[in-house]
Amino acid sequence: MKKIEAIIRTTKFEDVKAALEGIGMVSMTVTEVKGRGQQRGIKQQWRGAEYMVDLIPKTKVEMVVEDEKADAVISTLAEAARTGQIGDGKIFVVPVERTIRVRTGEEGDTAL
Ligand SMILES: Nc1ncnc2c1ncn2[C@@H]1O[C@H](COP(=O)(O)OP(=O)(O)OP(=O)(O)O)[C@@H](O)[C@H]1O
Repeated sequence: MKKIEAIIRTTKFEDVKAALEGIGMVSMTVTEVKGRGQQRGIKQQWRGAEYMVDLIPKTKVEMVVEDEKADAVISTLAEAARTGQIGDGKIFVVPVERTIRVRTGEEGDTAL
């Protein structure tokens, strides 16, 4: 099992959710976050003065999926989140040791 953690543009979230639903992936945790990448934020102008916005609001989508579904989720997510501009985001893939469904105590893929 893999946890796919994607930090994407907030404006792309609805597209990403619809694309994932399109391949049957509906379970997710979504968090509004702030972050920065290699660009270290963005320059903005206000009343003629330039200033740096260091931490930019983003949306984090976390999904735990069966190993064999991970590649499809990653490519669907990346395609839907992409604008081609700096700041499109990152996807991290992490191995998951255990998954337990609280209601039944089931473990493993059937607990997803
Ligand atoms: N190495 C990292 N570790 C943790 N979070 C990261 C890392 N890199 C990026 N992020 C998160 O991903 C968000 C999006 O990153 P972003 O797309 O701005 O990366 P970039 O490298 O600056 O830009 P780009 O890849 O488009 O040139 C960041 O705001 C931050 O929340």
